[in-house]
Amino acid sequence: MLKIYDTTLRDGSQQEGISYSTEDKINITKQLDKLGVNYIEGGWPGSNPKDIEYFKRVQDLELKNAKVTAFGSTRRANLTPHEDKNLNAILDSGVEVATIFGKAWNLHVTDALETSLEENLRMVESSVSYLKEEGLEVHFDAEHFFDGYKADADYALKVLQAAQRGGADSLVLCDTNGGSMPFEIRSIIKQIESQLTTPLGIHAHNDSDVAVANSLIAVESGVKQIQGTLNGYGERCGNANLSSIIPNLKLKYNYNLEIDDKQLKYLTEVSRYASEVANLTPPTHQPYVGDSAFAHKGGIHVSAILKEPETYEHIEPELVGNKRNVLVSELSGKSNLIYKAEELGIKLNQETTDLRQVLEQIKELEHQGYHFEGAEASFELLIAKATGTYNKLFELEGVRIITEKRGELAPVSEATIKVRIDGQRVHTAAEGNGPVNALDSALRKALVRFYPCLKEIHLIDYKVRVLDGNDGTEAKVRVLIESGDGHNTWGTVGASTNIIEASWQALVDSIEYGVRLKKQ
Ligand SMILES: CC(=O)SCCNC(=O)CCNC(=O)[C@H](O)C(C)(C)COP(=O)(O)OP(=O)(O)OC[C@H]1O[C@@H](n2cnc3c(N)ncnc32)[C@H](O)[C@@H]1OP(=O)(O)O
Ligand SMILES: CC(=O)C(=O)O
Repeated sequence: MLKIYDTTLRDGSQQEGISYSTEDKINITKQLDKLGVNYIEGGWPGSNPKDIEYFKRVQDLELKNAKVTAFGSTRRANLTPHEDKNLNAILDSGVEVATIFGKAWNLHVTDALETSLEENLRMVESSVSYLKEEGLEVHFDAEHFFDGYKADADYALKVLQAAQRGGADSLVLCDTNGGSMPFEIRSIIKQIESQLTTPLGIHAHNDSDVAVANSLIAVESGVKQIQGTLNGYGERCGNANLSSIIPNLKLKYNYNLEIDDKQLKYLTEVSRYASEVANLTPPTHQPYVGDSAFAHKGGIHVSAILKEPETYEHIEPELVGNKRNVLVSELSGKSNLIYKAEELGIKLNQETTDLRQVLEQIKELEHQGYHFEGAEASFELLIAKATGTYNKLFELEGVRIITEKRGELAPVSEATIKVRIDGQRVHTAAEGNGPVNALDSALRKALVRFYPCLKEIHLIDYKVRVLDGNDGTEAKVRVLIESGDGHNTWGTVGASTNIIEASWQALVDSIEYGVRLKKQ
């Protein structure tokens, strides 16, 4: 049985930009336990008060699958382990499992620790045995093991043997600088494994973009514990990405993990949770768990997956809790339209709907600057128009917007609008902090009496992108609007050389879609 060791909360938090609160760490611990990893490295109690608090609070959790481990270093040179603050902080943290790292590269011993090679071996052995004597399960992270082995194989091996003599439960080979290649990992593990009796582990960093490959080849070479982080978070270029390693081990190698098929379906949710809590956008192109991992854009691909998903998907997305996504764009064929329409609950009758014409219209609109990938509501309205299920909410008679700037005061905008609804003429005006805001307010004011559900619909996001910057202020712009009603969100698009016109198109689509949704 392979053991999955997660260090998102310790090494993952060494990533630039990540700072989990204690509450975040507790919540991620629950998620990781749900996923079924074997170990959760919660932090370094000798480092900071947040981690000390975490280890206090985590004792109240009733974890079903994972053991929480506390991280730290070997004792300082020339101290006894009993005198070492860091080792005692691990004991005080109340954990049953500790992971301590020690130097396995002679350069680090002489230049970073500034001690002798012999003293480092004593530090490793005595630190491990101190924690073992206190009844802990102890994992030894051999920091820089592979670089150390390349510099002085005999010494790097002696470090592992010192940890083994101390009673370590596993010896974790670390590619700390992330510079090793898979062939080196395989070759070095093969050279050392027969000289050790303690189970081996791997802890790879991603500086050469091969941390996942290095972890897998280490498993092929016999290691039993795999360390990594959700989404590959970690110092510099990150750690080995468990969001890829776990499904690779289970689905490709068919290795025996304690994570069962049901738990594997939590992978996408747990991975995205770690991003949300870190306040980072979940990486869309991530294998297995990314939004784009099973997104199909090319018409040829969509046509084939409709017949047989295996043609363009290496696994069923549901196995890892992800889902297929079909995109509509200028690269679409009619298969994209059929799939997307069905997803939106519209059954397209190919005899009555001219799909070719809809497709050509989409391609022409994309050529003009529209972009339907992030504007599914505009796409649905387009289909509604093609299938005769579109209801126009109002006729525009005219709209005028004035923006006034006086001296150093903030500008004020005012929009007046005339529309016809059910034969009635409505004339309203509204102010806003900008022309689009004024336009939005005036249009809503005119319509809300006829469509009261508009009170619940609001703008969430408004994005403008200049499409051909070389044209300066004459450039064409694309406006993408995201709207919501508290339950659903939807995206709409407009494009024009006039930003107000582009905004108007996206606004009208947003309102028409929102009202349509409420009527369903
Ligand atoms: C490869 C890894 O990811 S290892 C983990 C790296 N993570 C972190 O460093 C995050 C947490 N770190 C911290 O909070 C702080 O660095 C602390 C509390 C651990 C230490 O802080 P300080 O005592 O102020 O020391 P500082 O960080 O400046 O230097 C590290 C010291 O640890 C020593 N050290 C480094 N590795 C080891 C080791 N394996 N065993 C013993 N001592 C070590 C260094 O030689 C240095 O000693 P010095 O102070 O005598 O020069
Ligand atoms: C221990 C650790 O985090 C490393 O060697 O990278």
